Amino acid sequence: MTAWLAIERLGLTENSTRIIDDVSLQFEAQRTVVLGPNGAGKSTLLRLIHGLLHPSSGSLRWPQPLTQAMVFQRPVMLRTTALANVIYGLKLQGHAASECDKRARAALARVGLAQLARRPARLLSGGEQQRAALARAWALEPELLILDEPTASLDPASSREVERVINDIAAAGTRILMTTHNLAQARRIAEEIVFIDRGRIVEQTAVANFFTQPQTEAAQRFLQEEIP
Ligand SMILES: Nc1ncnc2c1ncn2[C@@H]1O[C@H](COP(=O)(O)OP(=O)(O)OP(=O)(O)O)[C@@H](O)[C@H]1O
Repeated sequence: MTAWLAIERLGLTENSTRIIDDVSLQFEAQRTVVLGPNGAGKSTLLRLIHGLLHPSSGSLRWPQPLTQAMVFQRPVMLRTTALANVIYGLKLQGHAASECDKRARAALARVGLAQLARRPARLLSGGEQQRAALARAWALEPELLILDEPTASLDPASSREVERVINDIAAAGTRILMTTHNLAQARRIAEEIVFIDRGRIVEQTAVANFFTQPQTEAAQRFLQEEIP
């Protein structure tokens, strides 16, 4: 497999704190989940990859530039309908109005929100808003979807619905890079786990091996603490 992203000696320092510390990584898997304790630097790493933050040192090398979308823990919905929220992103991409409408409706249908397309987005439940955010991202047909704790504020049933949508997006061919504190979810979604602690990459392992035979003491400790 060839890497779709190679990170070399990436660093980010803010107020003289080293948040990302000399990170080198090759991303080859289609579905990667970044795990690690609170404050490890997971969100920061994802933001650097998405280009929302600029590194203090090191580089990100994309052998082929990939179109990307990012979904956050709490979606920011515009004060309009769910449909108009999805159309907005498509319009920015320069599609004709009729094409925007068609693609937005199809995306909402794929996440199970066809019936709620005309509902003001901010009146949707948390789980529905997150699915609307996924529809908004999916409609753009990104080659890489980055998700930062997409189910952290949701109840178990809504979490599973969002997870189903993430799996559908992956099955349609989009690369997935996400963080979660839900280890069962990480196990269901990931092909590969990147384990990060204090801004450093500790382990990058195929999912089955990570949960059964973590290579490092830090990962073993993390799993012991997180799994009841
Ligand atoms: N702009 C900033 N200035 C200073 N420190 C920051 C800044 N942004 C993040 N940090 C710190 O960097 C560390 C990593 O933060 P980050 O949000 O990436 O961690 P995380 O692994 O996503 O954590 P969590 O699981 O709690 O969401 C934290 O200690 C955070 O307080």
